Amino acid sequence: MASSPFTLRWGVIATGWISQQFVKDALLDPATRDVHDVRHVVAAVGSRNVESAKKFIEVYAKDDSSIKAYGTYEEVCADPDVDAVYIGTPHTFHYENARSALLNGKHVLCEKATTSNAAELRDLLKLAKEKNLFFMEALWTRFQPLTLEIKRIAEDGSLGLPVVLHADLSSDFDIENIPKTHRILDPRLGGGALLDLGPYPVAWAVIALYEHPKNNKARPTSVTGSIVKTPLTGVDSSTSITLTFSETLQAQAILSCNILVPSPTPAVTIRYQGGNILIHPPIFKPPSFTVQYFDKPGSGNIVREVTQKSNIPGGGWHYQIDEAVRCIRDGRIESEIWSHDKSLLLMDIFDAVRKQGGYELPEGVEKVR
Ligand SMILES: NC(=O)C1=CN([C@@H]2O[C@H](COP(=O)(O)OP(=O)(O)OC[C@H]3O[C@@H](n4cnc5c(N)ncnc54)[C@H](OP(=O)(O)O)[C@@H]3O)[C@@H](O)[C@H]2O)C=CC1
Ligand SMILES: O=C1OC[C@@H](O)[C@H](O)[C@H]1O
Repeated sequence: MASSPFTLRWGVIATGWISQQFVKDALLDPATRDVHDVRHVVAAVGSRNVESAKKFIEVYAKDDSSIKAYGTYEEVCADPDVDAVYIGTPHTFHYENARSALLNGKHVLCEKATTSNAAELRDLLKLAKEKNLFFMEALWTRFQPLTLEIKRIAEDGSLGLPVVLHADLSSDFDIENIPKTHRILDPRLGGGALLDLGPYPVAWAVIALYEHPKNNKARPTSVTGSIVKTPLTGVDSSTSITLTFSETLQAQAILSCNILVPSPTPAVTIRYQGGNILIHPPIFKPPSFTVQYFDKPGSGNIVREVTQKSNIPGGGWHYQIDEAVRCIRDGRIESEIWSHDKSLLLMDIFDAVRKQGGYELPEGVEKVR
């Protein structure tokens, strides 16, 4: 007889959009995705306003009376019935929320961008190691079955080595008509395209280039960035990044994100010696991808095209939640799939691009520098 699933008790910090998606997916029956070894329980929800926490439980957790509603985030972190904390606040609060969770002995799954800067993340990772606690950035795209399939094809040798990757994530946030206090516009909340949308194009560069077996996790040899700032609040409305991998691969990633217009189709193109992989938007949860094979390396003459579509239950965030729980069950402090070095690479890239683009967060926002 199969053993019973390992059950983890989550505490949820914040009741905004992404926390709602997190709870819906965490409470989805794992059997719908053929998962039988782990199970998720929501033990507590914290909001700046206890009424929001109660309403959240009513709407997203069937008003389950066993779930505690708190009017502060600190109470979630201190609750002895919570094993791990999920952080769904705006980027610039992640550091203090994650630190509070770790100091209270809780494992952490933290939304992207993990922190305001790389120094904050290094500080958190040091603390997690000292306390032997699990910490992971919620880079959900990396765990989706379609991504795993793209990675399998990209590394099976049939396309040869990667040469150039283009990736974009953009969306019209109607910035002229939303409040300047909206998290996408407010510099105190780390507003702008880079920290909100940038993690995804950079993640595709990590998946296809940084993780490529020939690259073997060599960091890019150069990172260049350029920023257009909106006069509305000074956050970046449009950003481009070039990453060069010349130590092991001879490859480049050309990445972009903006908060003005939608992404093109395909939104990721990975060009190999022997063909292309085209990934359709949105790149955080691609609905499909197409592989084009050339008759011979470098010819550009497409002789075969294969398209695969995604068909997953729920919202697709549950795959990363399952991974976090498996790691915690197995006593690991990081996931091998989206490991600490990758989150750090992202934050180092964002720091470099913000510096080159002249986008400074307001005084006091970065808690560690
Ligand atoms: N992985 C993914 O697919 C996605 C990830 N994200 C990430 O999640 C985070 C939150 O985004 P999202 O849920 O869309 O944002 P929302 O604005 O919908 O929610 C953020 C929540 O954070 C809390 N909060 C605490 N302090 C503040 C503050 N000063 N201003 C505003 N909210 C505050 C609030 O919860 P309360 O009132 O309960 O305290 C609020 O509801 C971001 O870091 C973003 O990058 C966002 C969307 C998708
Ligand atoms: O993670 C995200 O993915 C979808 C976007 O619309 C959102 O702003 C971002 O935070």
